Amino acid sequence: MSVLEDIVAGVRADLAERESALPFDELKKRAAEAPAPRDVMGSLQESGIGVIAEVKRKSPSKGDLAAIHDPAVLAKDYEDAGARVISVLTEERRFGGSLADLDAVRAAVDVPILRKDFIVSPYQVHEARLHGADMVLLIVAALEQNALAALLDRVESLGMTALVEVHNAEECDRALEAGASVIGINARDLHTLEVDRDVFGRLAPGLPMGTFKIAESGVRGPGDLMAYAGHGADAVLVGEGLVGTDDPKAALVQLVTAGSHPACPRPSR
Ligand SMILES: O=C(O)c1ccccc1NCC(=O)[C@H](O)[C@H](O)COP(=O)(O)O
Repeated sequence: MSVLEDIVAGVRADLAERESALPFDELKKRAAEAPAPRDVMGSLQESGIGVIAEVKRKSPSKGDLAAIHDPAVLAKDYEDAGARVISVLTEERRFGGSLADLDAVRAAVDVPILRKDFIVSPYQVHEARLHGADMVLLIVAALEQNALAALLDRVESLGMTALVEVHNAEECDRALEAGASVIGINARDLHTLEVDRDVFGRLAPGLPMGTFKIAESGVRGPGDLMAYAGHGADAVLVGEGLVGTDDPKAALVQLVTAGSHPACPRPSR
């Protein structure tokens, strides 16, 4: 079983438990009463290269990364440092996240929030909405084509923004065919878990003009952000490069400063 299959199997098992505790129809009703989603693209397109800052406790590739006792405090630091979106990992078994983290972050900040998880069911999309998410990650490698297209439609029908994640050219084609306009190119190979920052430079030029391109994984400092920007990234998503430092807020200020510096290559949309 690959790492992705293993993660998804755990996600499905946990999902079944939540579905029996709160039936889908009731979940949908509750989610429909949640405050309206925030304007993700407005926030991401403000100026320069936006930074999506991630609340990430641990990962399959690195094990424990940070003891985040209060995700609200970290999220507030991220917001104050200039994060355009805050990514909250809600997968429990391998990443140590939870929907409670999403609630805590939602209550603490005004910037849009991404639910970062392994989404395989419409249930999780409504759940994301109920817990205050404005953006939802859809990983092409984890989904059949019909499911990908249907989930993307569902995310958008709820007023949220879909971040569609790809790792290779075939997945780029599938993302576009499903109707994605915001594509995250993830430098982390889902089989080996190795990070290859050059993947972004290989895939981004093949995406149509007007696609909003997010470089995911591998940003460890301003140099990596500038390099991704040089290859056409509109924004970067950063986890370890923040939570793995002694001072995530200061590390984020450095990235935000680099992303808005006149010497930083500008998005070409
Ligand atoms: O981080 C992992 O080890 C991982 C393993 C398997 C699937 C996904 C994984 N990470 C999720 C992410 O996409 C990253 O958290 C995100 O891109 C930030 O990456 P980084 O800045 O390198 O922590």
